[in-house]
Amino acid sequence: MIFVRGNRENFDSWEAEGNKGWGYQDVLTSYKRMEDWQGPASEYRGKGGPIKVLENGDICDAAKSFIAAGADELNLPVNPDYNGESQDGMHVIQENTGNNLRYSTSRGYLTEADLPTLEVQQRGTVSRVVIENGRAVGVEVIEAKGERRIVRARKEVILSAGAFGSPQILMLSGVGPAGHLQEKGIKVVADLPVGDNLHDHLFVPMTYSVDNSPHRSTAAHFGSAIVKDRLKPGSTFLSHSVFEAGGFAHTSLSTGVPDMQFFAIPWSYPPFQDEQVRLRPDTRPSLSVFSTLIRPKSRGTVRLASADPLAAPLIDVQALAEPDDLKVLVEGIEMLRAVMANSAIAKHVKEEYEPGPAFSGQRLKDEVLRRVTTVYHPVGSCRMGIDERAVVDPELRVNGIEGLRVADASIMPSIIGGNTNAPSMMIGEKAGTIILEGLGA
Ligand SMILES: Cc1cc2nc3c(=O)[nH]c(=O)nc-3n(C[C@H](O)[C@H](O)[C@H](O)COP(=O)(O)OP(=O)(O)OC[C@H]3O[C@@H](n4cnc5c(N)ncnc54)[C@H](O)[C@@H]3O)c2cc1C
Repeated sequence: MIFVRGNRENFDSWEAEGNKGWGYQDVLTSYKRMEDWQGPASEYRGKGGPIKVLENGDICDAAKSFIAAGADELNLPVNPDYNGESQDGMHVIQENTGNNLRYSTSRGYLTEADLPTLEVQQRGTVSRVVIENGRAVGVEVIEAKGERRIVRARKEVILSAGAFGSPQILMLSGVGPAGHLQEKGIKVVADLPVGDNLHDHLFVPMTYSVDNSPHRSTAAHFGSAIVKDRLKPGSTFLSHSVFEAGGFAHTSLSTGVPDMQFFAIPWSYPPFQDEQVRLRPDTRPSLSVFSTLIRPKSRGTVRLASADPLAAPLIDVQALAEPDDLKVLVEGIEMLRAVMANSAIAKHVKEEYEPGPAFSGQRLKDEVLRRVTTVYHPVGSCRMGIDERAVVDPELRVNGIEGLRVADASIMPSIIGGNTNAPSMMIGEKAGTIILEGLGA
């Protein structure tokens, strides 16, 4: 997976809103503790932590020429470590990978850790938090065959069900917007803005036919890579993220920190991936590049469809509701077109085939509305803070309920500029510190 910590300003703005302990210098401690950085030593990077992180050392020529063209065309530095001192510039992707394996939290913190007192129970669905006299005392679990049971907590309950799951469980437990809960027939335990402030990154894929990408989306290409990787593990693209290069840049709407993230993959990306009908993979050697909105202004909601815990929640991110969000994405596309016309890459480019040069001006804006898609980075639906918009306080405790915390992407007051997996891991790492300090451990 792509490993991005976020811009230092993101965390300083969280702290400025009253979230003491979440400024850049504070979260840097957690980031350093959680990683085992395989690159050159730096005061910004950690060594010996559970999550191995490296720069992809095997990127193809198309990705290299994209980096060179972006730097030249947009007057950006080539940044050797966007998770270090500064985020700005073009770069090779870093990923949480090591020993040819993805270092998920499951691998780093569980499989490879010695945790004799931990018991992981799988396949159940948490239907609610059991709250007695204003205190969380456990959770109700629905087992795979439908039977319900209560798991009781000795000290506290910590929800980490993500930006959709955590607000859903809280609302099913009577913790949420009072009017909405009453509408669904749920007794209100605490009237909180649970499910508000949902937001996500959005991007628009653009695909170019190029002559310096080694890949073809064919069964033969994947098949031979699988065989080669079996014979010599780690020797093919299968050991890395499909994203090879990227950049952090500023559109004319930026307020001092990058508001535009670029990605590049040496494959043809499906242009309408949210459609029910799957397109056939394009087998031309391609480079797909992405204009990505990383500081969206639009805010949506997570709400319950019903009081049935097995029913999916209603998710509405209000994508592009704020007009500036569309402007940023369109400007990003125009920047990428200029990059792909730069002499560092132009000689390799045959044509822009998605969305295609016919889309410009108003036609491009209309087309972006059809093509824009999630980056799968939902956050913010159990907002951390100290005002009436907050669901949890800066120690991640749910307001008004004893013994209950949330620790996942849902607590972000505002989304960080960059992919959200590393920040979500950091939130878990930091939650551990906060809880242990509270126990005097
Ligand atoms: C396809 C895809 C690709 C991505 N690629 C990247 C990437 O390359 N880099 C990056 O930085 N980020 C990436 N992300 C985003 C990243 O995965 C998320 O930001 C991160 O996982 C959020 O962590 P979380 O702990 O908040 O939630 P999650 O990782 O979603 O964890 C929540 C867990 O809770 C479980 N759960 C929910 N409800 C219940 C319930 N009622 N009972 C029991 N369990 C429940 C869920 O099954 C899930 O296992 C990607 C996301 C997707 C979907």
